[in-house]
Amino acid sequence: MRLVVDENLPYVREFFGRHAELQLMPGTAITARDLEGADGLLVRSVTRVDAALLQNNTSLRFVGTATIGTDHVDQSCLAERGIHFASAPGCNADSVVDYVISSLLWLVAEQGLQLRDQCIGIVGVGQVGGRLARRLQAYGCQLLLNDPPRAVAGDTGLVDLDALLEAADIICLHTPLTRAGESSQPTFHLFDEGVLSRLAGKVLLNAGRGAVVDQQALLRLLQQGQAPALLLDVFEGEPLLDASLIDQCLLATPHIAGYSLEGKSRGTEMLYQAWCAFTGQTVCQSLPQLLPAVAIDQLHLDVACSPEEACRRVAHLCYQPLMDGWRLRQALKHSKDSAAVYQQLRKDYPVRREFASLPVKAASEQQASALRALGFAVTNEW
Ligand SMILES: NC(=O)c1ccc[n+]([C@@H]2O[C@H](COP(=O)([O-])OP(=O)(O)OC[C@H]3O[C@@H](n4cnc5c(N)ncnc54)[C@H](O)[C@@H]3O)[C@@H](O)[C@H]2O)c1
Ligand SMILES: O=C(O)[C@H](O)[C@H](O)COP(=O)(O)O
Repeated sequence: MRLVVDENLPYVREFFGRHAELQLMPGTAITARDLEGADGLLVRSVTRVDAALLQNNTSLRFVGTATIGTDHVDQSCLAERGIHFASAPGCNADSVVDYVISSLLWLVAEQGLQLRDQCIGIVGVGQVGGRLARRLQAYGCQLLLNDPPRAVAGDTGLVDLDALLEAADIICLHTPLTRAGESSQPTFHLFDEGVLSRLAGKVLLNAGRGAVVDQQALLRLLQQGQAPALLLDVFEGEPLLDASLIDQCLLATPHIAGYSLEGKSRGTEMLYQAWCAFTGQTVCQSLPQLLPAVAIDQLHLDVACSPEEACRRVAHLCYQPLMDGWRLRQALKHSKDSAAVYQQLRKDYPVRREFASLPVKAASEQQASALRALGFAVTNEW
């Protein structure tokens, strides 16, 4: 059996090597020709899987994407051709939540505020938004949650978008990208000029998909000084980036919120499990056997800092999003080819581990409970 695989899937040889012949290549370079005679295709979000890619292919039986988002895959086209499809729901959700918490702890400290005192609106309360809500709620933040599809399905504790926009200090976007015809609540340009113009003085963080925000409208509002403060991990039109937008963000990163080692590797593992189930093979590899030990064995905190200070220090030791923002700005200063910059930074992304991988010993019960709430592996007995 032959699988065509995006080379940016960690541990793909370890998982699939003994089950199939692998043809590794850059995800952006995969063509219909490469798929001739292949049994399976494993991609990330940068490969558009549609009628043009599948053309007259008669050999493909399985397509998998090692990502949460599936907007790059034409699933009805796969279904029409009887090709099995698998994605990796939730694989990097904790990585995105770590990214959001680390970014917000930085932001509020810059503003002389406390995260605990903020009212945070979460739009899209699925794997990412739901886990973010659980951590922030345990930490003590006031939350407003918006998710119309879940409201229709009977979930409680949700508010409408108007109420959220009105009251939240910080708005975090975690919806999929859907268009009219695909969903009764499409998210394409959900944050259009009308919505964005209500956000002046607030903070907007988008770690969902770029086109949920109307980027041209956002640029117009920035010009008028009427835009929210921006923390953006995703952009409309990726891989192309608008350097002027990036310059005006408090934090801009090249779609790496989900790029923890655990998050990316879980995506490969989930596809491996789906492939084994599809082909009737036995699962004989698992991620804990492959992941390296964390570089820090145990972190001991000093007694003399507040719970929020402790959380900020530990979060930024584990992962500092400002470094990703700095790398993007530096690279764009030296190159006009924003797509190449975007692709290179993501390809060479440094190893980053999730909060939960870091054992921390707190100096007080208050520190311990704050750290635990935000997702760290606290080793104290309290
Ligand atoms: N930046 C990154 O690195 C990164 C990483 C992972 C996922 N993502 C993106 O984040 C999205 C969400 O991930 P997830 O794992 O939480 O997905 P999910 O499917 O578990 O949850 C998405 C939630 O959004 C809700 N939703 C749909 N339409 C909505 C609307 N119009 N308004 C409000 N809510 C709406 C859904 O009902 C669902 O509860 C993914 O689809 C992906 O595009 C980005
Ligand atoms: O949807 C996802 O899982 C994320 O957006 C993921 O991090 C995208 O990474 P990519 O496939 O673009 O490497």
